[in-house]
Amino acid sequence: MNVSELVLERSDTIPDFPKPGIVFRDLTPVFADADAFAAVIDDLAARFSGRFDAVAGVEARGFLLAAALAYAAHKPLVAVRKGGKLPGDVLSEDYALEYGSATLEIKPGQLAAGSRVLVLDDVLATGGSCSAAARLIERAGYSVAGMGLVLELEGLGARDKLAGYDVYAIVAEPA
Ligand SMILES: O=P(O)(O)OC[C@H]1O[C@H](OP(=O)(O)OP(=O)(O)O)[C@H](O)[C@@H]1O
Ligand SMILES: Nc1ncnc2[nH]cnc12
Repeated sequence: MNVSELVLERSDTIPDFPKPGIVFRDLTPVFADADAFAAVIDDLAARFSGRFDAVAGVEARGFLLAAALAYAAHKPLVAVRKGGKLPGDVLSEDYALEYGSATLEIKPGQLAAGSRVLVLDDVLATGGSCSAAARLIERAGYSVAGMGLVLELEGLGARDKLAGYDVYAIVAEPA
């Protein structure tokens, strides 16, 4: 099986989670399969090879991808955390997602100015999380090298919100 087939084969679909009307795509079984997880990390690393100086993981599921890819590529890792979790000076961005709203935060000054940062997350839905992460990276004085996702839910407006960025999803399917 290729990486897209592995993702489709292993992922789960849960209707009405976390709220009625939301069809939740659960990728934790992909992470729980060593071959599928390795294929995902290798695919993202190859797609963006030579184009990034650091990776940023979006809390919480993006952390899993970012940590593995940072290690594999031997690049620094920046945590894009949910609001209120980071101590000291932080940059903060509010955003909306498919089932609510939230805040993401980043600690500035952790990377060299102008670093090319690859944003990683598991699912792209409305694009609110990736767009807020990109705003934080740019406000911190870095550039966005691209955005790497495992699964894109099409038709929720993410591509419009992220116009101008190099957005790559291993699998895309209708929301
Ligand atoms: O494109 P969007 O509409 O922003 O949706 C995608 C985001 O939603 C999910 O995270 P969630 O905020 O549910 O947090 P979690 O990873 O902590 O469960 C997912 O992991 C992405 O981060
Ligand atoms: N439908 C969905 N499934 C999984 N993660 C999501 N994040 C936002 N919408 C989602």
